[in-house]
Amino acid sequence: MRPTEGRPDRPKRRGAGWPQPLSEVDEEEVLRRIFPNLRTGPSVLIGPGDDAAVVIQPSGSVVATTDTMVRGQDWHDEWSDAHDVGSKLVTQNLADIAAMGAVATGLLVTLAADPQLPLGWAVDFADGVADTAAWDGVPVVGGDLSSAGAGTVMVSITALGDLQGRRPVLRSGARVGDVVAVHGSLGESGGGLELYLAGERPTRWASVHEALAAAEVDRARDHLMWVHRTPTCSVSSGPLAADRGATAMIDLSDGLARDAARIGRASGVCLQLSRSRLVADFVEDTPLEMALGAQRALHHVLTGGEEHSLLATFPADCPLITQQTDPDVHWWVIGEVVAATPDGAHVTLDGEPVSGGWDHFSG
Ligand SMILES: Nc1ncnc2c1ncn2[C@@H]1O[C@H](COP(=O)(O)OP(=O)(O)O)[C@@H](O)[C@H]1O
Ligand SMILES: Cc1ncc(C[n+]2csc(CCOP(=O)(O)OP(=O)(O)O)c2C)c(N)n1
Ligand SMILES: [Mg+2]
Repeated sequence: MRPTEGRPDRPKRRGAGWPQPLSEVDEEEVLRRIFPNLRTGPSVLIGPGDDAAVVIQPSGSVVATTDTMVRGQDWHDEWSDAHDVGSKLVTQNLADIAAMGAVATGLLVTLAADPQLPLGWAVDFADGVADTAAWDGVPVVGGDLSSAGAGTVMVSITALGDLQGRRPVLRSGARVGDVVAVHGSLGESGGGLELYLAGERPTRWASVHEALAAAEVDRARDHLMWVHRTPTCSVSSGPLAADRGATAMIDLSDGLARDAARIGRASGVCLQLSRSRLVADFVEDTPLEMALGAQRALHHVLTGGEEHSLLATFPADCPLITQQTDPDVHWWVIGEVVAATPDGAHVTLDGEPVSGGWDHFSG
C-alpha cells in the first residue's frame, strides 16, 4: 500500500466576510482583496497589476498549458467551496507542467462569473489558487476577470514552465521493453466522486480526538472525498523523472486506462498493465478498498479521473526505478511496454484490452 501524503486540509477562508454580490463592487475592489494574498518569486520581474507580467525563463523556452473548470460540470458548490476549486485548478495545471519534465514559473488566473456571485467566493477562489501555488513555490503573475451569464462560473489557469535545460518528456517516447510506473495515488479522486454522486458528504468532526476515534471506514470515505476536492501533484517528481531518463510521461487527469492509451498511441506501442501489481499497490489495504470494496476500487484505479499523479515509462534498468529506497517518492511499477497488438490496443490489463475514463463530450 502506498503512503498517503498530506497537506493542511482546510487553510483559512476569508471570503465569509464578503457576502455581497460582485455586482455591488467594482473590479478594482475585487483585485484589492485578492492581491495581498498572492506571493511573488525571484523569477517575476513584473507581477500582477500592469498590462502583462514579465517572468524570467532561464532556459529560453516556455512550457505553456491551460486548464478550465466550469461550475456544474467540474464541481458542485455543495461538494467544493471556492478555495477547493482554486486549489484543484492549480494542481491540474502544475501536473501538466511537471509531466513535461518542467518546473512551473508562473500562473495566470481567469474568473468569469455571474455578477450575482458573492465577492467572498472570488476571494476564497483566489486564496485557494494562491495557497496551493505558494505550497509548490509558484508565483501567480496575473489573470483576468470577466462577467458571465446567469448561474455561470468558469475558472481557468494558464501555467508557464521552464525546462531548465532538460529535453521535454513527450507522450511519444515510450519504447518496447520500458517499464510503466506511477508516482502518486490511483483512483482516490474517482472514488471520492462516486461517494459525492451517491449523496455522501464528509464528516465534520467536532474535534481531532473524535476524528481519530472514528471508524476506519469513515475516515477512508472522508479521505477519498478530500482527494476529489483537492487532489495534489508531486511537482518535483516530473523534472526528477526527466533527469533520470523517463522516456514518456503524462499526468493522470482522465483515468489510467485513457491516459496510458495516449502514451501508447503517441509512441506506437502497447502499455501492458499488471492486475496483480495494481491490486497489491493501489487496492489492498487502501482507503479505496475500505470505502468501496475491492471491485469498485479496481474500477476507479483503472478509470478514475482527476488524480493528477504522474504516469511514466522508463528503461527497465533505470536506477530511479531499480534502486528505490524512499517510499515517499516511490515510482510504483505497474506494467511494461510491449509491441502494439494487431487489433490496435494501446493499453491492456493482463493482456486484455482495457478502456474507460473521462471524456467531456461523450461522458
Ligand atoms: N481548444 C484547443 N485549441 C488548441 N489546442 C487544444 C485545445 N484544447 C486542447 N488542446 C490541446 O490538445 C492537447 C490535449 O488536451 P487535454 O486533453 O486538455 O490535455 P491535458 O490532459 O494534458 O490537459 C493538449 O496539447 C492541449 O493543449
Ligand atoms: C460535477 C462533476 N461531474 C464530474 C466530474 C468528473 N470530472 C470532471 S473533469 C474530469 C476529468 C479531467 O478534466 P479535464 O478538463 O479533461 O482535465 P485535462 O485532461 O484537460 O487535464 C472528471 C473526471 C466532476 N469533477 N464534477
Ligand atoms: Mg486540458
